[in-house]
Amino acid sequence: MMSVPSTAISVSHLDWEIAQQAILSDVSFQLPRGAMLGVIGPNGAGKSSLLRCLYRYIIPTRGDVTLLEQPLHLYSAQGLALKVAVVQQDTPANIELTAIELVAMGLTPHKGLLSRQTAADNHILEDALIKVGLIDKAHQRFNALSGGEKQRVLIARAIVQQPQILVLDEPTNHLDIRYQIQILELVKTLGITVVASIHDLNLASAMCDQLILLNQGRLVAQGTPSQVLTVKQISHVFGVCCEISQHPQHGNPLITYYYGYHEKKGGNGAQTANVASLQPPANSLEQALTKAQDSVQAAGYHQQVQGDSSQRGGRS
Ligand SMILES: Nc1ncnc2c1ncn2[C@@H]1O[C@H](COP(=O)(O)OP(=O)(O)OP(=O)(O)O)[C@@H](O)[C@H]1O
Repeated sequence: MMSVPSTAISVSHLDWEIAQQAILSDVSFQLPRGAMLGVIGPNGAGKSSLLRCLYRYIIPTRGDVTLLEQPLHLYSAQGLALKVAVVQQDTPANIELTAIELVAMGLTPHKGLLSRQTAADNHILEDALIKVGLIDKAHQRFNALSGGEKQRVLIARAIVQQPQILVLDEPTNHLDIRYQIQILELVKTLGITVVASIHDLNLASAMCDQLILLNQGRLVAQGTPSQVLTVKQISHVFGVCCEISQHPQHGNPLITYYYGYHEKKGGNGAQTANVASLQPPANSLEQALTKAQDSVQAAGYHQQVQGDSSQRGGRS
């Protein structure tokens, strides 16, 4: 009997240089199968570059990437497409397909070139469009969809591909808050390994099992949201002033940002937030938290997630 690999992704001492500039430096991490990893960091930190190394869009200068315990360079193009689905940051332009035709492209790695689309295939396509809330736009031209709708179609295509690893480069970019939550919850329910670059740190905190924090191409922290999202790290890497409390529902870090503070140069030249110059009013956070807890309880918070019979708010 074949054993199922327990490590989905292993990245070891990865460097990527281009035009004599180091974009990624000595990045190493491992991700167990089935976990959801959030890649966070400021603009230009190297998040997309790292993700591109995982699906072989970029060949790193040094270091190794192993997926499902096989070195990445040993995969054939089709072999990789059977294991890894990708939703890139920018939606493709000038696509003359309808939404459902684009989603059908996700079936390609599983079918021969000449094989026909079956009734079972159609069911898979429609199911994926229902899951992303777009069944009513199935026959609309992809180009005529809104940015968020395009993003959801591309996520449906990735779902149809039935990958073991899903790589999402800023999947929530164009989505309103409802779909930000819903799409990440949806990919979580797939039970596969997910790597997503996410700018919203509170969303990353709520949704991800593990986080890696990149800064200037280097991995500066990795671990659970509680281990990575600390005031010190956020202040140091993003140069903002914040306070961390516990989210009233899921218990992971909840970041409250402060405004109007002044940045000052630290001793090592790094920008640090001048926390002392902006103290929140005493008890204000405690009051806000109590209020949030009360309203969560009052609302019952059991809105149905579309395309999934489970209830939101399950981590009580
Ligand atoms: N092909 C390339 N040629 C030259 N420089 C590049 C190339 N790709 C990326 N870079 C540079 O590498 C750095 C990291 O870019 P990357 O897109 O990985 O960052 P990011 O963390 O995803 O940023 P953002 O949050 O803004 O999307 C940037 O300074 C970018 O200009």
